[in-house]
Amino acid sequence: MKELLLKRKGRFILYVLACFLPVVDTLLRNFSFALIIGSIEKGQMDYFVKVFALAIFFAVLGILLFILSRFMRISFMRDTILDVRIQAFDKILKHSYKNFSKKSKDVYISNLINDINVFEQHFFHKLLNVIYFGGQYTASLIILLFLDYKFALSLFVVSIVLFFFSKSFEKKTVKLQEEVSENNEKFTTNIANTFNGLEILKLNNIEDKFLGSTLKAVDKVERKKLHYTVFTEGQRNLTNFLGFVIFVGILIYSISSILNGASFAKTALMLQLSNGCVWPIVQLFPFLNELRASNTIYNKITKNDEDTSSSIVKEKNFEFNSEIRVEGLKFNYDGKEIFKGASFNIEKGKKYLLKGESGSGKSTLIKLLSMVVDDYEGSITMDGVNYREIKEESLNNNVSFVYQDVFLFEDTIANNITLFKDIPEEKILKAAEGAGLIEFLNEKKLGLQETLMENGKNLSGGQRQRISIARAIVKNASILFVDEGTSSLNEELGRAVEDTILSLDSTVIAISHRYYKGITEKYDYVLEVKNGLVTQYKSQDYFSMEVLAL
Ligand SMILES: Nc1ncnc2c1ncn2[C@@H]1O[C@H](COP(=O)(O)OP(=O)(O)OP(=O)(O)O)[C@@H](O)[C@H]1O
Repeated sequence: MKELLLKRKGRFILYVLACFLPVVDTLLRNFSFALIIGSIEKGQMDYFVKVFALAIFFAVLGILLFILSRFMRISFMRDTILDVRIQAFDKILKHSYKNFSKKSKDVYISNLINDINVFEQHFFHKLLNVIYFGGQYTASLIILLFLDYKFALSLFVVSIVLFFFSKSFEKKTVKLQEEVSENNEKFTTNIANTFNGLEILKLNNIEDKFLGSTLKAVDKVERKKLHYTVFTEGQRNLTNFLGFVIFVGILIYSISSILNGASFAKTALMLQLSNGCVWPIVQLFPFLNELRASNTIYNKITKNDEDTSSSIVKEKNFEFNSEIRVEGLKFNYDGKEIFKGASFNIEKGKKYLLKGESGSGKSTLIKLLSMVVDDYEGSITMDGVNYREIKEESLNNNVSFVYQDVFLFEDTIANNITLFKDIPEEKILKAAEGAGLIEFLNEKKLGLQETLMENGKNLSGGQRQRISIARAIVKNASILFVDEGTSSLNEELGRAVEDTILSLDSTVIAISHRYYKGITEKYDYVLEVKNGLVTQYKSQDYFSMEVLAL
């Protein structure tokens, strides 16, 4: 938080000064009041008129100071909030894919929308109040020190007691604010799930069931917000009550001072200044707790929380000229064993088909080989280099993926193939040709420059898959991972796409439940995943075995 505020040091100082201007206004009003009481005590009309004129001047000055304060604060607040938005967005984009995929994307959306809005609405309001009340307290206490130092010191001691009293609420305030944030995340995920599955909900007439669970999530968020508000307001009311008790004490002290001969004007000024000490300090502490809660939210949405505890430094570049060797691979999801010592090799340029029952670990194996998960035991080496030492960015530059669901951008076909990289049109066309997209492009008036609709709504399943294959070709991907790349296509399209994949120079590691006679046999090897182990077969052997088994 400090770095954020001090990023624009000069403007932050200006902001703090701006928060002090209302303190000057309050002090001027205190003096006006004391002077008016003094003039009444004096009983001279001339003096009273002068004092009254001065009080009006101070009142007008106060309004001007308020307007000036607002102008001085506004641009700093706007730019700082913008920084928070950029930092929060940047944090998400900088996540490695592995860490990004640990949470639902809706949680990130909630952080970007709900948490930033909460921060935006609360942070500067609290900061302004903390500076204003802190300033008023300090200024009043210093003046009181000159007027009656014993009295000022006693007030100081009382404020320290109040500080520790208020501090006891800090943890709970921070925790409640975190709970509001967590429930906002759950609510956003719930809403997103409902919308994602709206088609199926409607077709099966089960919207009401989901409406019920959404309403429950809304109820929970609202309850948490209420809990937070009741707690912070309760805290404020309790400290206000203590403030009232202290003020009664001050009032008794003031009356006894007047009875002992102190002037009305001085007593009025001291009373006003004590007021300026007690009430601000009473207000300040709850605000301070809420400011800390805002700080926690700021850290949550902007600070990098990736686990960097691994002692292995990733400094090697991806270089794949010969083979990937997997030895004694063990992996589990929260104790559920998926691999228990699998060993096999992947040769450069060969095509591998992963086979195995549903849930046997085929997709997990692709995740391990593409570094999406790396908390495995055993060893994976690429041309002798430990996989864990290879920079993720370097690997990502050399591999490509074809999934059942292809994400397409609302942009030109060219940008969807190059993924926004600067690649000559000639090369893009060659990739499109390799992926069997030429016929599709010829139908488009603008060819490669034709814009796709949101997530390629205007494309068929086969066309979408071909675009993802064109991505792999244009990237010159050394390894192509395919997870059910043809399962959503009809037989004819599936055959064509599979054939295209198998004709690439890349090493292919694919999962497919489909068997295309005359095409599937083109895989060099089958890796069968069974009982936590991987067995490698030459594809002809594997398929002849399957035929025999039938
Ligand atoms: N992120 C995860 N957290 C916990 N368990 C998981 C996770 N991903 C997969 N699993 C479990 O690990 C096992 C292997 O899953 P995986 O997706 O690798 O299987 P698969 O062979 O690809 O299955 P299918 O052919 O049905 O797609 C399954 O039992 C699955 O439930």
